[in-house]
Amino acid sequence: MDQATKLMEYFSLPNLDRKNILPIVSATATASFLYVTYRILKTDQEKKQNFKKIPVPGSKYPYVGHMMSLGELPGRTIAKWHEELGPIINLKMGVQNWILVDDPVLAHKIFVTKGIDTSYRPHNVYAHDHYSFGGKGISFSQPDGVWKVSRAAALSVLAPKHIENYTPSLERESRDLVSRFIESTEKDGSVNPLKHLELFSMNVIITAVFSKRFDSVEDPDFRKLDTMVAHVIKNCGLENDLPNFLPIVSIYDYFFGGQAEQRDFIQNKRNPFFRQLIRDAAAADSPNVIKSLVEDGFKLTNDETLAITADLVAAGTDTVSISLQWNIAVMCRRPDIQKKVISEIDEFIKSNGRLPSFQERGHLPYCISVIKESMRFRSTTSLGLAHTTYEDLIIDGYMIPKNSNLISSMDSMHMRQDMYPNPKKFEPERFMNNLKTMQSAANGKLEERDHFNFGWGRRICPGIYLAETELFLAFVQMFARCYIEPSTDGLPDIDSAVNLGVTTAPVSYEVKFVKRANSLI
Ligand code: HEM
Repeated sequence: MDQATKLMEYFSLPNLDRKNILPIVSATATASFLYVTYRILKTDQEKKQNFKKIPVPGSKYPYVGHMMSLGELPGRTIAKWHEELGPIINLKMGVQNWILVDDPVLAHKIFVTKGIDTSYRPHNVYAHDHYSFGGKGISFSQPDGVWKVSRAAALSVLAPKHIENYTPSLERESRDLVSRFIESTEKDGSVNPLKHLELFSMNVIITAVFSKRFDSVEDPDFRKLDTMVAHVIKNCGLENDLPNFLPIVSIYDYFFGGQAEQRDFIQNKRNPFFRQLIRDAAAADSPNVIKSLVEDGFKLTNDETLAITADLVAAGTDTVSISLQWNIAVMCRRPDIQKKVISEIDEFIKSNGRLPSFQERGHLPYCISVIKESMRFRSTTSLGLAHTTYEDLIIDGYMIPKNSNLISSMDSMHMRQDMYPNPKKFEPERFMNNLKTMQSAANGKLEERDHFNFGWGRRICPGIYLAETELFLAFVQMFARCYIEPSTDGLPDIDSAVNLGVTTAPVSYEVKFVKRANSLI
């Protein structure tokens, strides 16, 4: 949604006489104006020193800065600004200062080399005040004691040895996903993969976390949880945090606007639902994260446990399903690539009489390259998750002021000609020399990174191994059993996109999953 429209939504005060609020608003506006003026003067002083200038794109307005210039797809607008202005740019978002980087070498220096100083999360009103009980859990806590324990807990339960316990469930979910695709195509002529993919990735994560799964996209509890995930993804989107950009918004927003709705949603819908899931999981017979947390000796309060599990569900559902949505859309347009993928999968089945496990992925280099290329070609998140720093930093001759939001411009980074020759072409072959798991590439040397979708440094995604196992198993299952063909509406549109907040999805589309007559399984 356009920033101007969002702003107007925040300003709607249905039951309040606007005359009463005017003096408060005016006082806040004056204070905010003085604060912004102070920030501008301070930045000017900094410029006088001999640091390299960080370019500021031209299209900014008083007080709101670039907020109105980001457009529907901020990642793409920012990519254009990088093209014009270089690898590092500076945006003013109301009172916030954003530093965006699209050069992996510079990003590595900021997020990894200076990781101790740059692993903080900027304050997001929804994420901090409502969603995470004031900064508990993993994704939005600060890198102190709480985060260390929560992250250690997540790394422990998402470690390969734990994920391998969930392999039967992962295989079952992939099989079910493709069966639903085929059945829906046979019944209705074509299918929109979106909800089926969300059910797939949600079932994987909630089986692991709570020993629970949903049978169908019609299940009311699936719909509830799906809405909860969409709520987080939307409200944690960087550019949706209006009260933090414009302090003027926050006063009455707290009582009447977006925050009142957010608080109510978290307290009265999300929390009771998750508390019940946690109670059921503790009593379940099968292994799950809730039980592992206790068995592995993590001493967490109820709120901490809830915050961690909410993070795992939110971070692990939409990201995986959107990566697969892009993958399917692209593959539908490339029957030539489908043929090569199918031939590689069939070769494996002929020799082994079954589909490969994730551990046997080395036998399918082309499939791995297609999955990686799909994530490069269309980034799952356009701007990752922002970091911040509490210190002024000098990196590569640039002076990065403290409290800036530090953001890696994923869309732009993945389209760099110097890293990915012919970046606008979908060319899986570019990854044939880098078949490492995404997890080891992401955690290894900069030169060996394949793509940057999982973020950086101490905050790098702890779910990479699970994510790539899911992507691999769903991918081989699809092409072992189907061809993907366009629906009567034509080919999926892969040039447009929809900004969902944190993630960027393709525009809704339908395709056909046509059962392969010569399938070997
Ligand atoms: C294709 C799938 C996925 C993508 C593209 C993705 C991407 C990301 C990104 C960009 C970050 C922020 C990193 C940073 O701050 O630099 C992140 C953090 C995180 N991810 Fe993932 N993720 C995926 C799947 C998963 C899965 C399956 C899980 C677990 C179930 C997960 C759990 C988390 C958590 C808990 C964090 C917060 C880490 C922290 O703040 O310390 N993610 N992810």
